[in-house]
Amino acid sequence: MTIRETTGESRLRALCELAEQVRELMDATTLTDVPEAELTAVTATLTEATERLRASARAAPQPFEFAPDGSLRHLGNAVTGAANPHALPLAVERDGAAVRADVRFRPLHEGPPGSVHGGISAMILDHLLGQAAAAAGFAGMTASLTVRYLKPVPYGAALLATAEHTRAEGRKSWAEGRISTQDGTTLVEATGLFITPAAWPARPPTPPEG
Ligand SMILES: CCCCCCCCCC(=O)SCCNC(=O)CCNC(=O)[C@H](O)C(C)(C)COP(=O)(O)OP(=O)(O)OC[C@H]1O[C@@H](n2cnc3c(N)ncnc32)[C@H](O)[C@@H]1OP(=O)(O)O
Repeated sequence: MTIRETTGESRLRALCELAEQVRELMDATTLTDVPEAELTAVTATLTEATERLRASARAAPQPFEFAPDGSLRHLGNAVTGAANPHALPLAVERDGAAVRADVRFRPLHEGPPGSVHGGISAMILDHLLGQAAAAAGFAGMTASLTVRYLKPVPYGAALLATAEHTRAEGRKSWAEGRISTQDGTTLVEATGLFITPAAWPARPPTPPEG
């Protein structure tokens, strides 16, 4: 039996393909060296494309939703959302209360010449630490994030980002994480405090430690 895909899923896939093309466009824009007349011509083409997309617009990006396989996804997220051109997008894998993601920054992310902007690294770590807290049952908002920049982060190289939940106290929980090279050299590390807002639904009770 063939199960037909919903129109919604098919459209979302098209939206993610558009977002990926926009990422390619951003990369190309960052690195292009074509003559001025070509820059002007491309700008005109993009202005027209932008107007076509604005012909019908939402008030906010794609929300949290359940995918057809039952998993929770947030396609509009600035770090992980495949429908958000700003996102790398990071594919976060969970292992208990730890999370990991392969990361490859692009020239687009340059801060100091030849390496990644510190705010971009902080954003990735903020998200990953938050997901580690959530994976441990303590989903919350970032209350504080302390980042230590140990070595410049290169773009273009295959890197690894990891994080784990470390402890919890009432609505507060802590996580730590790092961005490292494939051979295990830590480039940036961070610790974060995440607080579950009182208004959020109560989490299920956590088993006692020990
Ligand atoms: C499932 C998917 C997972 C996705 C992961 C996403 C990760 C990415 C996360 C983000 O980027 S979140 C966006 C950035 N963060 C924010 O916008 C947070 C803005 N701030 C707030 O919403 C509130 O200030 C916050 C929820 C953090 C705390 O508000 P509350 O009203 O709950 O705090 P309250 O005043 O009741 O204080 C509770 C406790 O936390 C402490 N606290 C509050 N804010 C703090 C702070 N900023 N730093 C340190 N401690 C803080 C406070 O002292 C107190 O400690 P005690 O219980 O020990 O007395």
